[in-house]
Amino acid sequence: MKKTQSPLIIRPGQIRRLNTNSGDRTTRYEAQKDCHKSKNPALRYIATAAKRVGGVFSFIFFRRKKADPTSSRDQVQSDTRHYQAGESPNFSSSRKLLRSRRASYDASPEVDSAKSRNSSAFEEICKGTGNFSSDNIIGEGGFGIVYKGKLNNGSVVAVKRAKRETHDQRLSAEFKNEILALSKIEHLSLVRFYGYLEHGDERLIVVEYVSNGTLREHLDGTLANGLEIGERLDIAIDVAHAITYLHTYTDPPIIHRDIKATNILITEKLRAKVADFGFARLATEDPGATHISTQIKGTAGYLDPEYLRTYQLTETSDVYSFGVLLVEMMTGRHPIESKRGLDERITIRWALKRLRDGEVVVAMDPRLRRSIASIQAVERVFKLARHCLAPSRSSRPSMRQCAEKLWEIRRELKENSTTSMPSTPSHSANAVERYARQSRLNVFGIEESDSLMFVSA
Ligand SMILES: Nc1ncnc2c1ncn2[C@@H]1O[C@H](COP(=O)(O)OP(=O)(O)OP(=O)(O)O)[C@@H](O)[C@H]1O
Repeated sequence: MKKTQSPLIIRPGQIRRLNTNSGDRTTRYEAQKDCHKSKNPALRYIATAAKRVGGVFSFIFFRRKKADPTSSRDQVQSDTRHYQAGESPNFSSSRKLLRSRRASYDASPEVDSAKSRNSSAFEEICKGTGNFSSDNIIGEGGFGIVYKGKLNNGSVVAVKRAKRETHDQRLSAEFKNEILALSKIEHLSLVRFYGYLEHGDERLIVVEYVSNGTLREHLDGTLANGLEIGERLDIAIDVAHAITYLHTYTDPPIIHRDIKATNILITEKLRAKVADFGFARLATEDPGATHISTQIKGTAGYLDPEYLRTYQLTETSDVYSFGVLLVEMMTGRHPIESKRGLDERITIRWALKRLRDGEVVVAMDPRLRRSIASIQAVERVFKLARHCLAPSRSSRPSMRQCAEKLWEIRRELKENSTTSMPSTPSHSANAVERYARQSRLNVFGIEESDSLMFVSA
């Protein structure tokens, strides 16, 4: 089991609310100006702020040993300090703990030094991102803009800055969900959480920076030249391990709820780290309960139809999304291809029909090299995906079983690759059709020479 660190809880000071009630540019500018102002010593800022009414300052920061951004797979021991403002409406499970720790900590002399750290952390983030300079923007999602930055200890980080319009109560709770979920995890294939800062209307999440883009970008070939089948399997294994960890080893279990290719970040070594717990929700702590009821969250194309129908969320909803992801990784297509004909629009339907008809090679990503070994691997992954996508939740495998199956497929691919002949490219669409006709009978009953082809995009 994961070893959890006890957080230190500090009651927040109340601070001046920035003039940031709207989401316009002026508001942003005010907030940025404040970055400069807060170069003042932290305590001065907090002390002034505490006298005023309005905004809430909240900061959760996980002090870790200096992280080496190049060796992100190292286990990091965390000297966790946790500063939390007010009650967290969604965190009923942690409330008792928070309250008792707060009571014993409120009057502590450590409060002053912690406040000092809070403020200097904001300053650190401002400095590390060049005051949220547009040069440091690395992406944008539903939550807001993402900046690349550097902490004082040298760690390269991604700073997610919430959009103004997301600052209503509902999204604020969602934001806190992300924090709580992130703060509980520590796994090599999960994006590491460094801290959270709430400053007036500013909400920032600081996570490990993962340098090599998203899985979707790699599948699209916008970064590098796409991924080979073995690399795709390694990535799928990493994702399966990460989700297994969330489902099995965190307490209470975490259901990710938004597994998709843009949430899989890729390292320089082409391994995966699962990101974005904005939609994550802690699973029920009641061991007797089999599901939690909740609002529908997630991304179109990846959503478990059972979850959509019943509003009941279980780990098997992640398994379903993982099935969609597997098909996406093997076909290279988006889960929904709105520009294609009706029969190809929903990628999982199209791909699983190809599987049924013995035409796996037709559904294979055109970028993938064709060989007996690779076609066999894709077929086996499709079969696993079909299992994950089973309409009945009870028929779906666990994420651990998915990981084991993928290991097996990876091992066989390696063994078969060493025994089969090298692939040669063919860009002929006729060749694909010819192959498809043959493979319809039996995809593995083909002559070795028939299997040696590429298909152009
Ligand atoms: N930890 C990170 N390291 C490097 N780049 C990141 C990191 N997190 C996010 N990004 C970049 O920022 C982009 C936006 O990320 P974000 O998580 O905000 O949204 P998303 O997952 O793409 O979309 P949505 O908000 O709809 O889920 C990502 O596509 C990625 O390019």
